[in-house]
Amino acid sequence: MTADFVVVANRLPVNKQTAADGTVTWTRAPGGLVTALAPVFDSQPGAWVGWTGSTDADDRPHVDGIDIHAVPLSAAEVEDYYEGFSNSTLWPLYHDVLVKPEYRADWWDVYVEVNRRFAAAAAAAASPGATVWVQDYQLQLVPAMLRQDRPDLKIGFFLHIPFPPYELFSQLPWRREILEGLLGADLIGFHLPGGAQNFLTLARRILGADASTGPVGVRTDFGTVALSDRTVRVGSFPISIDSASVAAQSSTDAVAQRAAAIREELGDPKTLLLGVDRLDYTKGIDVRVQALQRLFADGRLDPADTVFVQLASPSRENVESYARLRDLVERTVAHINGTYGTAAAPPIRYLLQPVPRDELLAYFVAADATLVTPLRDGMNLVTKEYIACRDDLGGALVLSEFTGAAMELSDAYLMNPYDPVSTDAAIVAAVTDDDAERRRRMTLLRDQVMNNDVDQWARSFLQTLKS
Ligand SMILES: O=P(O)(O)OC[C@H]1O[C@H](O[C@H]2O[C@H](CO)[C@@H](O)[C@H](O)[C@H]2O)[C@H](O)[C@@H](O)[C@@H]1O
Ligand SMILES: Cc1cn([C@@H]2O[C@H](COP(=O)(O)OP(=O)(O)O)[C@@H](O)[C@H]2O)c(=O)[nH]c1=O
Repeated sequence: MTADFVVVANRLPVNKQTAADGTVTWTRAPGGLVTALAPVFDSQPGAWVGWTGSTDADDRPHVDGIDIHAVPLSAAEVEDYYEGFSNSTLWPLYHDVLVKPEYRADWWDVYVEVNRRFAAAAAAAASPGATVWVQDYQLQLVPAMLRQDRPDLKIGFFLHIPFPPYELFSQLPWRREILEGLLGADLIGFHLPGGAQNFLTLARRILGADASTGPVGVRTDFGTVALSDRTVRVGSFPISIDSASVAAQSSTDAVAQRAAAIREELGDPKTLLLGVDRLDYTKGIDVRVQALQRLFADGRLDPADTVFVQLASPSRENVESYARLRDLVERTVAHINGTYGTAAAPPIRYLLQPVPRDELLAYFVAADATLVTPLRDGMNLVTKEYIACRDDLGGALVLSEFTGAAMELSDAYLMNPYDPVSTDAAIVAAVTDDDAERRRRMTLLRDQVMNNDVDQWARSFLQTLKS
């Protein structure tokens, strides 16, 4: 069976978990890409081409309402394409070189090979004239490969992570190939105008392409790259969440009761701080725990009546830079608890496990402030989920200027994660400002999140692609 609408993403919206007794369960896949794309299928039927997250070729996951096309990956391909080129070359390069990217030709060869397999699977899943929406940095060669095979398709590409400037991107030995791969699309989308602008500059400087030079707007004023036979449009489409549904799910009695129970289990602290992230070095988990250490040390926060809960979902555990971060975070947490806690009441509670949706919403409702302190982040949907959960106008958001979300959420307590003074001041203000100020900010943040949801993101991208 083929479909008129096909999403192609590295991940399917499921994750395989095998218990010690061999029982297999499929849970929701980690990360914001799946959070954002799953609701897109509520308004239109279609197919999703992607990897199951396991190396078992026989896996056939089922998801209600979506025609799933699983792309198998061997263990060696996961190592070279996913952990290697995608997450040890592109991920650090696109996130400001926070760790040194590794450039290895053997990884690149497998990246090309796996992109070819995704392109073939997408071509097989798409009806004549279908719209195919390719997602993210793992699949940047798919648009050109797919166009070669299926020139009848409308092809869109969206990048979920930052797109770097010339000075960083040009390190990549395969920079021409990546840009040419992306230019196979009819429309290339980024979260922020800055990413779109970087792409246009790179197309001009590296490929010598005829790329527009005017400013790109949010969902408007698209840039263009004129090729010999067609024109590619380039735009900014900030992603969001299913705001109304998150708000509704978080305002049930069950969530309210669980939120109250969480506070009680934590010893009813005066201030409950929260962090929710994949355990990734881009997220600045180390930045916030080091800030708490300083604030406990200088007495600006009292460890006796403050609890910080960090929910950390394990991520890319075979990549060394992730293991190093885990080590650093765990050592710092242990040091702070050892120094400022008591046996009965450590000020930091750290969970290294994925947290189910309902439990997560209860934490958002319970928290007095959520700390979102990335060194660089494409968008950060946790931010928007926290805001959507606070229809009581309680809570406060500490937000790094280096997230995509900061562009739209300037009423948060903004901070520069590279500046300890700014970081500490934002946390202190978020917990000590009076209720009126905190409510004023939360009202403005909610206006933004409730009026700009994921449906608007998908609709604006797909309408632009079709127009
Ligand atoms: O698939 P994984 O390797 O487990 O990683 C999870 C996802 O992480 C990244 O998410 C990004 O997309 C979010 C939604 O646009 C955005 O808010 C966030 O800032 C990004 O980091 C990655 O881009 C996805 O491909 C992964 O599935
Ligand atoms: C830790 C954790 C997270 N989630 C959900 O995952 C996504 C995360 O999206 P975001 O854009 O903030 O960042 P990345 O895509 O990971 O880079 C968000 O929807 C969280 O609610 C979760 O369900 N369970 C968890 O433990």
